[in-house]
Amino acid sequence: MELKEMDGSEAVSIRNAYKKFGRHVVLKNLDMTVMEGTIYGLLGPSGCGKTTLLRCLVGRCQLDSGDIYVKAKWRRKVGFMPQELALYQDMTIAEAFNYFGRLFGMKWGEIEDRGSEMLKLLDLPPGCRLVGSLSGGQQRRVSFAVALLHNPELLLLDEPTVGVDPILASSIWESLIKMAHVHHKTIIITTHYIEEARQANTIGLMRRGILLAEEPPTHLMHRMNCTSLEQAFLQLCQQQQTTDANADDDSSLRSYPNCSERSPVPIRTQSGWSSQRFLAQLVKNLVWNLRNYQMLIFMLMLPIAMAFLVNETIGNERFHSVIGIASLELKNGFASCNTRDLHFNCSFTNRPLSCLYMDLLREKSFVMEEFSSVEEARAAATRGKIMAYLSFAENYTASVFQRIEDGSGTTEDILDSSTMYAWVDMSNLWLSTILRRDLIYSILKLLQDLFVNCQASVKLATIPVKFETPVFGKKDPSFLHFSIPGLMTTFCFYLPVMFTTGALISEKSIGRLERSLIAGLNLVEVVAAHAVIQFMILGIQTALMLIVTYAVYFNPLTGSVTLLIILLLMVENLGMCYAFFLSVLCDSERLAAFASTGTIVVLFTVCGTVWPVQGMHPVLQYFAWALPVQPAVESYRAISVQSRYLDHPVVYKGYLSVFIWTTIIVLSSFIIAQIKKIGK
Ligand SMILES: Nc1ncnc2c1ncn2[C@@H]1O[C@H](COP(=O)(O)OP(=O)(O)OP(=O)(O)O)[C@@H](O)[C@H]1O
Repeated sequence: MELKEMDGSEAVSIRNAYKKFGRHVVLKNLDMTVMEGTIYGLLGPSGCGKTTLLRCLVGRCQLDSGDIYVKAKWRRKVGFMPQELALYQDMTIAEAFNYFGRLFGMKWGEIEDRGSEMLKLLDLPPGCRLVGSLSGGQQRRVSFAVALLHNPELLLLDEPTVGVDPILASSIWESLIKMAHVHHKTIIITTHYIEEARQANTIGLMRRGILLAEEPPTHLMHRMNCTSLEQAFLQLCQQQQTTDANADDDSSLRSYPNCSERSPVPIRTQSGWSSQRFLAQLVKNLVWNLRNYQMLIFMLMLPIAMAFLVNETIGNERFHSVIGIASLELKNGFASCNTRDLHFNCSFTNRPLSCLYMDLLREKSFVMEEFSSVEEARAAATRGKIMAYLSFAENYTASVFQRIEDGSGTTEDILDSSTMYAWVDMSNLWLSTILRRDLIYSILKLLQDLFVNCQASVKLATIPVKFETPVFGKKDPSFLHFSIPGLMTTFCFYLPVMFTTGALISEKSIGRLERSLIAGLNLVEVVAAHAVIQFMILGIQTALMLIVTYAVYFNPLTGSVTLLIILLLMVENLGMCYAFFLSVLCDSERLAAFASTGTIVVLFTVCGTVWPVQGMHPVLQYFAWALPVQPAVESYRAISVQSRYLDHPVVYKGYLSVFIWTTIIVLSSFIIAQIKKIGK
């Protein structure tokens, strides 16, 4: 329905307004008229739709049907005081004035003059006081001052007197009356306290989304033959109850109009992008970070701590595991290792070979414990005292020499007595794998030493495989070298997710973002201001992690550092965009925290940090290229240890994947923000 041309003295006019949330009808065919230079008291019980109506007026919520006319067409001509405080506790009063003043488009001088006026008018403490250090009443007055700061034509106050002492409430009403009658401002004020609205020029009594009456308070009391507004309201409610006895959501929905055409937003913002608003937001974020310097220090220290911890906890293969030795050739136990009375054909040793073998194991950090029998060692292993136990036959050393001399003619008995038997606790994959590897390599080393000393070819004691210089990487790679690409990339994704989600959701959940948006800020400016600071912090975090990983711990890095830094910054940008996505999607900090933690757990599992991607389920392997972060991990590995460049498919696929995911996430965030009307 087209709204007729308004009478010149009408500041606000609403016709046939309908609004529902889900199946809950909040506004039902509501009409409302507010004359210029008057105070309009919008009264009604909690939940009747007062705030929804004000939000529709400032364009934060759109009517499903009906028309709204607001004479003050621009946001800077409208002052809005929300029900919640919606102020930054870490700002001083003067900084709050500067921030909102700049969003309203005011000049510095104007802000200073109006700010001092507000401090006097509302009897506020000096501007250097932190908002968070003020009393509840003082904070509400600061909130009121912010709404008045830019001298708006239309003032919308959502319950300004709730929780305020009667003296302050009456001084607020005095100021309002002066503003309306002397300065010709139009004021719409919502309140639960029906009697205080006697001072308004017009009152609108609202119940269940309908205006029961709209007239001057004295007229209403006279018409209803009552001495108080409270009584008049009760009578009107009773009348509504009898005519509307069966009104419930279902019946309201049946008569609900077709919502194909929505009325345009009644108030507009000055321009798409404003450097002044962007800078105001940027300075506000900077001040917040500097005031919360403990948080800043934590953000910078966390990646260093993580990098140090990773290097100190992963990859070290000196486990100091205890190995039980049941060597029957050592008649006096380990003390027999000190005897040097053996004589063989070559001069290799005059000590038992089991002793030499134990020396080699000790070099690898293993600790030997002596047992007189295999049974005794087994009992200790079962009790968890030792990780493995080895047994050597009574004639072990002689049998080994015999076996070498006899070659293919060696008897079964000699083969058995020249074999070391090992029982290993296999319940811990890494410990047991490394132990078994070291047991094998140590016996090979023992035999090779023996062959060399006996003038035989060392090749005879070598398994017939020779590993030449590695194509890429080191000859003795550690698990850490494998994990670094996955760990670095997932950290760089997670850190911005954690910090950005927390910052944005907390702004959103206590109404501060909404208040700033109503003051004219738009979502692009919010994102840009946040991104500038985040990138500064992320840049430092990345540099610190790289320094610790490669300059302090000297992990292998053969490729281009520039390519690595660009890749990590792109991943951080992806993390930040994902955080924006979560903060528009989730309404509570808890939900966002669950979602971000859940994401990182999944990414950590599938991006090849704990196990190579080649070992994933074939279906997952097939789609691995489509997973976020995973191709970036492979790209990191290819750059850092294979010295590959952007012309290699593995490298460029990583960059491409991050770019595509960033685009998808940014677009999805803006679509969800549009649907949820977050940035409007
Ligand atoms: N975004 C939303 N999504 C779903 N329901 C909503 C939303 N906003 C408001 N409502 C519902 O609309 C109804 C009216 O809410 P509104 O905040 O407008 O009431 P109110 O009259 O301002 O109440 P109060 O005086 O307690 O602030 C309530 O039932 C509320 O739960």
